[in-house]
Amino acid sequence: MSKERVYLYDSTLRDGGQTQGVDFSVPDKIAIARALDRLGIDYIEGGWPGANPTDDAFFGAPPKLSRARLSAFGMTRRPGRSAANDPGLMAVLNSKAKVVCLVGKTWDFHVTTALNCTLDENLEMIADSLKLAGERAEEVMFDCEHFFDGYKANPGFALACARTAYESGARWIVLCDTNGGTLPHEVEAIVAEVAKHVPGDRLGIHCHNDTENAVANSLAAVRAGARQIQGTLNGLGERCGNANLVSLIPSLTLKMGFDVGIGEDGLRNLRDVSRMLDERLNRQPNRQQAYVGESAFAHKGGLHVSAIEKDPRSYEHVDPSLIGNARHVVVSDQAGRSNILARFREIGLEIDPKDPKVNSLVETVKEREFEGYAYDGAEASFELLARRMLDHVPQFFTLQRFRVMDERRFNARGQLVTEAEATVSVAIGNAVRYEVALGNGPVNAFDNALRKALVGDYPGVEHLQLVDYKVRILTPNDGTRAITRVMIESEDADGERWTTVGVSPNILNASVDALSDSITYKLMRAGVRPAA
Ligand SMILES: CC(=O)SCCNC(=O)CCNC(=O)[C@H](O)C(C)(C)COP(=O)(O)OP(=O)(O)OC[C@H]1O[C@@H](n2cnc3c(N)ncnc32)[C@H](O)[C@@H]1OP(=O)(O)O
Ligand SMILES: CC(=O)C(=O)O
Repeated sequence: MSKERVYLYDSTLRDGGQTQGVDFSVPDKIAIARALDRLGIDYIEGGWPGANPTDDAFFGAPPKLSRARLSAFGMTRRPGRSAANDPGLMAVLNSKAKVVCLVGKTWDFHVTTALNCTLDENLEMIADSLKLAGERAEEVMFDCEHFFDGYKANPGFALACARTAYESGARWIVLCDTNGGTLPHEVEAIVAEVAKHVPGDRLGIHCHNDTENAVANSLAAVRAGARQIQGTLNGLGERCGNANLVSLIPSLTLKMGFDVGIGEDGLRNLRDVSRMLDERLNRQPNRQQAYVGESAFAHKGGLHVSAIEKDPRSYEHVDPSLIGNARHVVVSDQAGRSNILARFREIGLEIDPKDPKVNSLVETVKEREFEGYAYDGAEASFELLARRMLDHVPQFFTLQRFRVMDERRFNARGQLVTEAEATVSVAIGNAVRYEVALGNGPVNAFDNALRKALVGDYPGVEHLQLVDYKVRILTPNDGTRAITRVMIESEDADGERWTTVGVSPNILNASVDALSDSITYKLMRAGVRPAA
């Protein structure tokens, strides 16, 4: 039996562009639209023609899409003028987009307060605008703004707006929880009522996430009969965001048995598409993002790992590979032998499970975590620790000594200047290198001096970049004597990333340990031979 279809409407480029801190360029929009098209999304809302030069440029030369339909967003005509004489509406209709989505008021309070017109005129604005849009575009839809608040306040008027849109030719009547305050049981009940007046296969849902329920509300609407879902990649959107399509898609397909048109290949692409958006926005991916996050199938508790070793279904709600993700075992003070052994397999370290060194490594990890190390976030440092205890890590260099001078002064123009100078003495094979370097702070100066000392023997260190540097005070009651933990994330020229950790009452010393681990890890992974 064929599966029932739910249509996906992506609003990343429109509502997602209303996210604070997000400012798409035209190339961003084009790249995201192409990725959504490859994923198999039915509709891509490109923006609002006439609202800003970026959206005009995008619609002026839209990307060629092979599967998705490009939609132009806009609003109904303003009160007191005809649709054909409304420049805002005409800019949307002149965009030549084949699909047009118009938003209109459906909450009586908004009509009288924001539009300052009568309820009847609002119904005429909806009818006139949609009819004109129907003459210009192949497909027209209507976003019922504030539908759920409107329905609670005046169900007759909210329904009249939805019916007017339906009778004026809208293919989809999309019920919007614009303020995001409606809960799933309310959405399900209200959509079921609306489906008595507008057929369910003409109803869509557009939810905001102000109570963290946008995904649940969208699923509730589908349960009540709606067959189009509007959402965004990674839940971007105004205020707290929109329904996250990256979470909705697997739930609709894997758990509710719907066909959303993207097939198994699309589903396996989901994680990559989610990452692509983070890359474009220069954002760290959310580790805990449902289905696609790095931690979504990461197992930390010893009991969990012991059971997933026997059967992954014991602690996984779906097979991670279905959405392009992977199982991952982390090591920490919550770990038992199973975590350590599973991690060894992941990093390709062979060891007899009965080897007493396994137990001593578990103990060492627990002791070091008690001192402040955090190996669940610093897997490169864990690998070095494990290999040092069980196997072998080449001694690429030995940091014999370093000194850092940190200066803060006012220059001749009276401007505040901070500068640091580091000297390092490093043994490499039989040679000792002594280098001096400047930096804008002590860690930067040390990093520059160490790399200067190493680069002759190990040219690869030049391409190593620090992409994140986090300091955490572990004993805050000790004031400036507190123990600090430094976590450093590094990246090489191929884009591979790894994290290392250092702990010390001296913040510079903690940074030096994390940095040294980072360089050693990179050289070891690259199979570099230690200089003689
Ligand atoms: C629920 C949503 O998220 S809808 C999408 C919201 N997105 C955006 O607003 C982003 C793009 N918007 C814009 O660039 C601008 O707001 C524009 C170009 C659309 C309009 O700009 P301006 O003409 O300067 O108007 P401004 O934004 O100040 O106010 C909106 C006007 O539209 C009216 N309006 C609001 N909704 C509707 C509607 N559905 N139909 C007709 N008029 C409407 C408001 O009453 C207000 O009219 P007023 O100026 O007479 O008070
Ligand atoms: C249309 C829209 O973005 C909303 O009502 O939330």
